[in-house]
Amino acid sequence: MLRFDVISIFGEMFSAITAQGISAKALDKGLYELAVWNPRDFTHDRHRTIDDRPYGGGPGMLMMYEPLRDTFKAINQQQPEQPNHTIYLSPQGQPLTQQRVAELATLPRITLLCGRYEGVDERVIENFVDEEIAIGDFVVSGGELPAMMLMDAVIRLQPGALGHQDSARQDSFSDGLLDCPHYTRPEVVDGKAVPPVLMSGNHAHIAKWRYEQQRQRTQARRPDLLNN
Ligand SMILES: Nc1nonc1C(=O)N1CCN(Cc2ccccn2)CC1
Repeated sequence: MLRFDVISIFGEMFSAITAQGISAKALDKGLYELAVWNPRDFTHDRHRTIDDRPYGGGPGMLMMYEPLRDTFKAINQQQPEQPNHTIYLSPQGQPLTQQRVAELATLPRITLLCGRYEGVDERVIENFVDEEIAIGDFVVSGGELPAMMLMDAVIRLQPGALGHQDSARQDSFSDGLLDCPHYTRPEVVDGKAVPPVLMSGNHAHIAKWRYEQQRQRTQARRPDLLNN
């Protein structure tokens, strides 16, 4: 079973994936397990300090090294026989792709470091992080939502996570093309009709039309994807 260890000072946020939807059902089915670790539990001062000002000056605060080091040590004492892969979510990371998600989905264990403030002491990354990943070229308030997006994408690929219907659809994405248009009842609404081919019952024609739509959309909206 896939195990996630998450380091975050806002662990309650992760109910967003454990309480509802495919990721909640997958948890209930035992397709993955999740442990959230708060670095504040690895501090020794009265104020449970985990951040401090940056050397050299500059705005904001950084997450300090020692509470994170001690959190990693506690995590790695769990199931030491299981190889662990530690990912730091940050704008400085490699952009996440479905191909990378598929590779991550084969790992038995993933640790996710969720930064807050202006990031973490660089020595944490040097000593404990295997891979930095960005979910996009924009900045959010912390690593928790990026971590949940990565986890959701990985969980969906666990065998048994998607019903047959969805998993078939999942395959249509794995060909690296954008999705085709989709329609449902009514057949005509506000003067707009469903493309006749979809009403034809001719499955070969429908499959051909859908693939052609995927290629046209990808060419028009994301030609960069066609070079892969
Ligand atoms: N884009 C993203 N893809 O993954 N994470 C993000 C993202 O925006 N964030 C917000 C800032 N956090 C803290 C931080 C600040 C500066 C340098 C490093 N870390 C990390 C997570």
